[in-house]
Amino acid sequence: MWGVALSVVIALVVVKITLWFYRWANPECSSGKLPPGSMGFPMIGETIEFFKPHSFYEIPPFIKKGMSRYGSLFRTSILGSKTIVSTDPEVNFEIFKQENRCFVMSYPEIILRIFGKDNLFFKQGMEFHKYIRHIALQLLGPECLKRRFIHEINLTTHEHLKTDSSRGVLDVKDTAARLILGHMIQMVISDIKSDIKSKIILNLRKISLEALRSPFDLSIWKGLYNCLMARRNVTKMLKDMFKKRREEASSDGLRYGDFMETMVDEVEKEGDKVNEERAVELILDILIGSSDTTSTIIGITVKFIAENPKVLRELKREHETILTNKDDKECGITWKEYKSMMNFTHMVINESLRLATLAPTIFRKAVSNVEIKGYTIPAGWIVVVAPSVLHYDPQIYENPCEFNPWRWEGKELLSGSKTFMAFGGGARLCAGAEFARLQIAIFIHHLVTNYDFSLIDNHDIIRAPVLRFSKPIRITISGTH
Ligand code: HEM
Repeated sequence: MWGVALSVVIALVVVKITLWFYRWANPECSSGKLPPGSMGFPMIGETIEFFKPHSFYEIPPFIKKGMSRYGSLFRTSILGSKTIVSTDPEVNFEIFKQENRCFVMSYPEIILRIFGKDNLFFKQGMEFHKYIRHIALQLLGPECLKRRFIHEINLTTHEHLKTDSSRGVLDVKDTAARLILGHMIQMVISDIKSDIKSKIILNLRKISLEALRSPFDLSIWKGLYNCLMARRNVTKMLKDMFKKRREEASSDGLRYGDFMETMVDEVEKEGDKVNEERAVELILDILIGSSDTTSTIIGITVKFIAENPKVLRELKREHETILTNKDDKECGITWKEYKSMMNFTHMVINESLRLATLAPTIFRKAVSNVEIKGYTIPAGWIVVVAPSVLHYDPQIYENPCEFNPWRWEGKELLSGSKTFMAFGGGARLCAGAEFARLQIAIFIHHLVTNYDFSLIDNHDIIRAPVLRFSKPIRITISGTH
C-alpha cells in the first residue's frame, strides 16, 4: 500500500517537473508567434554563455550560436529573464524608435549596481527622461563644450601629458581617466578644494565597468562592494558641498556659473521634479559616466595608432597642418578646428569605437506586446540589441577585424546609424557622445604633436562581456620639442 502511494507521489513530482521544464522551454505567447530559440536550462538559461570571456575580435559566442541556429531574432533567457536577442538592424531601429513607449530601459541588477540603482537615467517615464537629459546636456551638449569646456579639456590634457610623460613611461588609460575626472569635476564644482577633489577622483576610479562579471564568478561581489562603498563616499562629499552652495545662494546670492549652480537653480524652481537628493544623484551619474568609458576608448585608440605607423603619419600631418597658423603651439585646438579640420581624426575615432564596441549589448523591456517581422515580443520580456554583431559584420564592414580608418572615407562621421551604434541610438543616444569625441580628439592632438611614443607590451583584451585588459596599455613617451 505504502509502496503504491510512494510511486504515485514520485510519478506526480516527475510529471510536475517535466511540465515545468516543458513550460520553461516553450513559453506561452498570448497572441502571435514567439521568435525561434532555446531557453536553455531553467532559471540559468544562457547566463553562463552570456558572461563567458571571449576574444576582442569575436562577437559574443552565445549570440553567434543563436544566429546560426535561429536567425537574426531569437529567444533565450539571461539572468533569469525571458529574453529576445535582436541582431537585425531594422528591428533595432524600430526598438529605438519606440523608446519610452513600447520599450523601456531595463538593465540587469548587476549592471544597475555598478551605475547606481538610483541613477536617474534608469528611471522610467518619457517626460522625466526628457527633463533629466535636457539638464545633463546643459553640461555635456555642444553649447557648453564650445563655450567653456574645450578650454579646460585642452589645458588639463596638456598638463597631465606633460607631467606623466616626464617619467618616460605612461599608462594611457590611467592618465586619461585622471585628467577627464580632473576637468569634469572642475566644470561641475568650480570652487572645489584640491584635497576633496583628489578624494573624489580616488573613489570614482574604483567604479569601473570591469567590475561587471558573471554572477557565478565570486570576485564580482568584491568588485560590487567596492563600487557601492565608493559611490557612498562620493555621494556624501557631494551632498555636503551641495548643501553649502544652497545656503550661500540664498544668503549671499553668490554665483559660480558651474553645473552645481545649474542644479541648485533647478532645485529652487517650483515643482517637485528634482530635489536635493536627485540633484546630487545626477551630478554623480555624470561623473561616473564620464571617466571609465572615454579613458578605455582613448587607451584602445592609442594602441591602434601605435600599431599602425601609416595611421600615425596621417594623424601627424593633419594635426601639424592645424598648428601651422597658430602662434601658441601648445594651446590645443579650437571648436572650429575640431569640427572642420580633423576629418581623418574623426575617422580614427569611429574606427576605434566600432572595434571596441564598449556596449556590446543594450537592454530594453517590452511594456506591451509588440509585433515585429512576423513575430511577437511579449510584454515583460527583455530585448537585447547587439551592436557588436553589426560592427563585426563583413557584409557591412569589409575585413571587419582590421583597424582601417580609411573605410570611413566619405561617410557620415559624427552621428550614428542603423549599422553604427557605438553610442546607442534613438532618444537614449549617449548624452556624453560629443564630450567623449572631443576629449579623444584633444588627447590625440596633444599626443601626436608633442610626443614620440611606442607601445611597451602586447595586450590581450578580452570581452566578458565588457572589455578587460590583461595589462595596462603602457607607452614609452618622450617630448619632441
Ligand atoms: C566613448 C565613450 C562612451 C561610449 C562608447 C558610450 C556609450 C553609450 C551607449 C551605448 C549608451 C546607450 C545605452 C542604452 O541605450 O541603453 C550611452 C548612454 C549614456 N551615456 Fe554614454 N558612452 C560614452 C561616454 C559617455 C560619457 C563621457 C558620458 C558622460 C559624461 C556618458 C553619459 C551617458 C548617459 C547619461 C547615457 C544615458 C542617456 C539617456 O538615457 O538618455 N557617456 N552611452
